[in-house]
Amino acid sequence: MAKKKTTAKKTKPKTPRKPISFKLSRQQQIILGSFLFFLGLALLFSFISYLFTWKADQSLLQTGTREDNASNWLSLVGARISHFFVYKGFGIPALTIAVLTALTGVYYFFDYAKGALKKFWFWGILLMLWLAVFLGFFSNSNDILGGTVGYEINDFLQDYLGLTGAIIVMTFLAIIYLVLRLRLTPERVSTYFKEKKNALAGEFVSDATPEPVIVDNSSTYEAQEILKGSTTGGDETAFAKAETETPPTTTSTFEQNVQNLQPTLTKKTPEVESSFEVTQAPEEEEVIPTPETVVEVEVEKPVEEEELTDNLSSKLVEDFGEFDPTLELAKFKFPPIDLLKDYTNGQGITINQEELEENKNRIVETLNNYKIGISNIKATVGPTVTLYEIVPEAGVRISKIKNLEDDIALSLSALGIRIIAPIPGRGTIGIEVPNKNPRIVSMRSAVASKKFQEAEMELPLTLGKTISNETFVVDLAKMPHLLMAGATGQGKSVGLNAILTSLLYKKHPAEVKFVLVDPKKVELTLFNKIERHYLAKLPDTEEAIITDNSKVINTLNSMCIEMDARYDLLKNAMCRNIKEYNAKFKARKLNPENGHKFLPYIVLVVDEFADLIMTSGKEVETPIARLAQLARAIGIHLIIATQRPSVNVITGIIKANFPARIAFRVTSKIDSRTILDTSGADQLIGRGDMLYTQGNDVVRIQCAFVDTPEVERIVEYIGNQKAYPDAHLLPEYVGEESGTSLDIDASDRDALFRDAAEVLVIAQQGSASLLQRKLKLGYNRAGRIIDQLEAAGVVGPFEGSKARQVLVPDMMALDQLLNNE
Ligand SMILES: Nc1ncnc2c1ncn2[C@@H]1O[C@H](COP(=O)(O)OP(=O)(O)OP(=O)(O)O)[C@@H](O)[C@H]1O
Repeated sequence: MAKKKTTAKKTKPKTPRKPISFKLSRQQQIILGSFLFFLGLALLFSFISYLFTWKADQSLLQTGTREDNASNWLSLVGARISHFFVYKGFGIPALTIAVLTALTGVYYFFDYAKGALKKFWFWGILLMLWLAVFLGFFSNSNDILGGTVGYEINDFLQDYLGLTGAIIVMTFLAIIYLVLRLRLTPERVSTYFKEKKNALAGEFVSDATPEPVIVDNSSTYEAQEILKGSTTGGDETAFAKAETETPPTTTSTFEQNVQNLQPTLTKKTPEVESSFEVTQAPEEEEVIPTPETVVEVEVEKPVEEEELTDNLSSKLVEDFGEFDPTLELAKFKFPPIDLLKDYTNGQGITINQEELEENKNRIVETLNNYKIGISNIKATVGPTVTLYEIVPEAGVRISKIKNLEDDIALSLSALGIRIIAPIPGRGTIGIEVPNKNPRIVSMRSAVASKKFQEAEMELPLTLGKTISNETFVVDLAKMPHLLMAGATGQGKSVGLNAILTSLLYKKHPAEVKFVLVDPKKVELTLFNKIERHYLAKLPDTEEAIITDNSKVINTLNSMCIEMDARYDLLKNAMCRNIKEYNAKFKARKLNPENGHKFLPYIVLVVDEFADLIMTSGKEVETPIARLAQLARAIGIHLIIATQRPSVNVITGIIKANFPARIAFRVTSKIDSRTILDTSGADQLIGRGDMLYTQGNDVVRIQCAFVDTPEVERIVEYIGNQKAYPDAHLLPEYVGEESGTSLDIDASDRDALFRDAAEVLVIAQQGSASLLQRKLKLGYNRAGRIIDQLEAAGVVGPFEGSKARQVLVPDMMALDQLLNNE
């Protein structure tokens, strides 16, 4: 036992101090809960009985003794307390206090989250005050309707504003209450009544979903009506309800019915060979994390059975809780969604029925010209392109349709037609046709989507929306590296910003760090403002964002050192990857004394990779390839963007290690093949239209658009918050060229050479660690300066473990020495 105590004592100073907390134990909560509940109940009884007995007990209030029998149900105490709260206080509305007290008791007893309770108290007290003043209209000074407080405030209002003024003020306050507390708006009231009306009118509305609707040429009018109903007209709330209740892939009863009818319809109209379905992609539900919706979650600790093991880590966790990496910036607030602009003004996709019909007819016609019969066409309208899915008649060769790509493009007189033959897993052939009026997918809608908000991923990225208008969310940690290519002006920079923004909206500064390489110097410089929050840099460098190609080599090699160091840590901790390692560290199973620390993910973003390869070639390629091969397990992920996806830039070794690729529009089929291993990227329409592959399927996505001012607002918001003292420091890397020769040229001296000489002369001690401390240098730089000082004759030669001798006795001698050089 005694031994156990000493271990605990020894370790205490090493772990962070436990913050003082007033958290009650479960037992204390139950006791407090019961106390408050019964107190509330007692108050309720005494207040209620006071309403009937106050006159009878009046005489006992001042002079009553234990012999007197008060009529209040809680006798003399009840009468006195009630007199205070009801007569002197708030009249009948004082009952609110009793109810709120009892409710607080219930919350503590069952350990419910207390967030709602605070609201109950706040609004309850306001309501009580309002009611007291309101009842003051009807009470005299000596009755208990609104109590003394209610009466006096009412009297005060009437004295200054008159009866009419007082009524106006009270009505205004009531409206504020209804709008803020009950969220009542005229629209909601009218929607409520409309809903009621519709419910009475029948069940049609609740069945209507924006799911595929088969449109037969002969029944176009009907289908249009239905489409109108599901897009623009109709009850919005009912629409949204139907949308959330019916997953987009399930077939609605309505569609089934129509499908059953299909053969009959086709037979009826012999001049039309094919039926035509239109799918309006469902608008996704948005989850906007406004401050009100952030519900405090309090998790009740499961009651653990007592264990008799002397386990230090579980004891530490018991005493201090799990390690929280975010503690240093505990008050960090994620940027609110309002910083992003909504380019669509909340509107969904609008279907242009004419355009759909026209395109469908042309496709059918063109294929008919080549004797290709179609049994069915279905259209899915996406933000920028519409996918027409064709089921060809039996016996038609797929390659035949594929070869007609140019002919169909010609007949539709549209750019960017892409034929997917066949669509994997669907048994159909897809023809993607750009919409005449493409819609911008705003980053706001992508970030606010339920899919992204609820994504349980290590590094979630929302890239945009797919053709079926679903938000596309992927985990960078699973990719594990991303290659992006696209001709100039096709949306690469916007894509990079979308990726970085996604991470800023989901990850705390303690969890992820960026290393940004931007040879163009203008694209990523915005992120300078969050240097001390999210960026990582080499020690001794001024700017975290690397714009100089020569520095890139040092940074990449430094990341390789970091990678090796992380692998060592993982090996010592016997973990296979960073996730396991961090979980172990959080559970206090790894001792920080042994060099263990919480490891943030590091995301390296390189814009204009081609430029880098051209200037530095192998020097860059080797560390990049090493990182790409090995870094996935230890949480370093690379995102590389290039304008020129030629084979000498995206070499075989790089391609092999970047299975996830994004292609914006490129100029040639060859470029498309280089990046995606298939053509298609040359057929895109630009402005964020992209293809994404993670090794197998190619998905067409409209990249979310985030403009520079939006990114500026976000970094400004983050940059204005409390930050770490410095950017995350990467290990120092010394290039091969910097050896330790003694004939160092005076012009090559370090910028801090003179300062360093002064420090050593004043201290009369030639030690590198002194320089490190005084001038805040890294070890390597301090070592280099010492070598330079030796060459200049300021300090003596290396003497093993002893500090070097300082050869200059004072500052005057130093000045003389350096000036005479
Ligand atoms: N997702 C998008 N939605 C709508 N418009 C977009 C989108 N992405 C890009 N654009 C438009 O295209 C323009 C160019 O985009 P961006 O600057 O990202 O191109 P880029 O590929 O980075 O070009 P460069 O390689 O020359 O820097 C933007 O200013 C914007 O108007």
